Amino acid sequence: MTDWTEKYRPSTLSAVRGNDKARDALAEWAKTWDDHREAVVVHGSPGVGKTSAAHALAADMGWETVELNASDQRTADVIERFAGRAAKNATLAGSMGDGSGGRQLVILDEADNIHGNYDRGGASAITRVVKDADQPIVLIANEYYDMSRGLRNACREIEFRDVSARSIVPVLRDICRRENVEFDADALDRIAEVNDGDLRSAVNDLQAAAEDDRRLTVDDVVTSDRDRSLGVFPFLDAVLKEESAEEAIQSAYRVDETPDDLTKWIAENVTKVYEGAELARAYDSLADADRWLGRVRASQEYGYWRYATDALAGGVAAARDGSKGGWTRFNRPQFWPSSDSTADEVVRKVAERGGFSMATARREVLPFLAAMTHHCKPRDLTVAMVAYYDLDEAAVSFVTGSGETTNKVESIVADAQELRESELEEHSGAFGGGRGDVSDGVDEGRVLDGDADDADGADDPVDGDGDGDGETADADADAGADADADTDDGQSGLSDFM
Ligand SMILES: Nc1ncnc2c1ncn2[C@@H]1O[C@H](COP(=O)(O)OP(=O)(O)OP(=O)(O)O)[C@@H](O)[C@H]1O
Repeated sequence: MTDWTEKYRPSTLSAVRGNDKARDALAEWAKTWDDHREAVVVHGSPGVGKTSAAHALAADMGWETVELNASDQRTADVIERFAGRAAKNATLAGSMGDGSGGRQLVILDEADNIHGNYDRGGASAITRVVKDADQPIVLIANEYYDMSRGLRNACREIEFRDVSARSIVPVLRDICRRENVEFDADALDRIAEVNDGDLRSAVNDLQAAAEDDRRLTVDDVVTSDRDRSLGVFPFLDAVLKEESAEEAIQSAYRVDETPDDLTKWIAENVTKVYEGAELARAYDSLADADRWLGRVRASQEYGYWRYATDALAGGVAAARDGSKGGWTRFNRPQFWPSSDSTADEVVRKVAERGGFSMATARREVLPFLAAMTHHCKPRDLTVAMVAYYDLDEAAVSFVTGSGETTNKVESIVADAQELRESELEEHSGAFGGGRGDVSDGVDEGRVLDGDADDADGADDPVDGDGDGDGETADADADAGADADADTDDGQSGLSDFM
């Protein structure tokens, strides 16, 4: 099944809808690039066509493109390789005389995730490279103000606004015609309204509703709408203003966020809507949710998420006096301190190794790693994780909550290093799959199975002596491995939660 958002991705700027001014500004930026040689930041909400516009622009200009995604290591060196002098020469040599001027458009996705911490030279080095680039660079960001001030100042700014329902309808109509889908005009209006602002999700909804029967009525849209996932902002409106406790719980299950993150979203925004006694009651429910989340972290019993969801959605909705109206500017909660270089480094490694986007690594993978290796327990699992992601002491401390300089953390990093070396020799992954024996029943690709035998062979500080000297006798190691294998039994894999 072809994804319609890919099939109908605009191939020329004139097909990018709903942001005419921004589109013209981008074309103007490109045409005059030789005169100003500035980079440009294109920013706006997800699904409004930023990435498509950058590629379409390159096609219109006859430029080659190179895209550096968030999971690539985007250090100053790497950017320089594509945007510096060498890049220009290489490209010129390859495409002289083709009318493109030998240009290569460098597209830096998720530019709001470049803090520069994983580059030894820091953010200023990236800013300098962007400033002095010998090739045009488009930086793409959702949150313009999450970019460093230096980087913002070094670039021209173009904002892509949410695509209005009015501009979404013609795009949907065009796709229907090309797909031979008959449609009621009301059905397209409804899809456009529901997805106001986000063209990508409108196209996805159209495909979900129309692909099978090739005749689209309002009823199809209403039905498919029921299964849709809910954005976090409509969810906040639902819980804090409109819905009953029961409805709010159902809505919570439709949001693609963990209960941890939903709790943070509500805690961040509840004071904007509630006051007085209802606010106090809402905080009681949030505290309740937090206690359940603490139990999840301590016990790794994810069934408790249900109670956390009941409290954060049902409890908070029930705390409200009547329903509320009006529009509220909700704030995004702080998930990690953005200046924390350890957090950035861990997120980058998880994204790179796991093949996730930085956002997924931060919001969805890291909380699981943290919960599953809380205070470095189970130890084997922690060693396997550290080996897999190649983490240092600071990173282990950040993920597990254990003190960075403790013997425990140091010995885990040492064991992980040994595990990596032995796995390298065997040419197999350290973190799942590398072991011949899959008797613990977890055999999926990306699993946290702990690799108990190997990890324990290095030393066996079950009692926590933590000397990490790796001198333990084999007999001990085997005994420890058996014991640990029992402890690990039934340990779920990461993929079980995603
Ligand atoms: N303005 C638009 N005009 C036409 N199609 C669009 C537009 N915006 C989005 N689309 C459709 O949505 C898809 C995704 O758009 P795109 O990836 O360019 O969005 P984006 O703003 O870069 O999102 P993100 O920030 O999530 O990367 C496109 O392939 C296209 O099918």
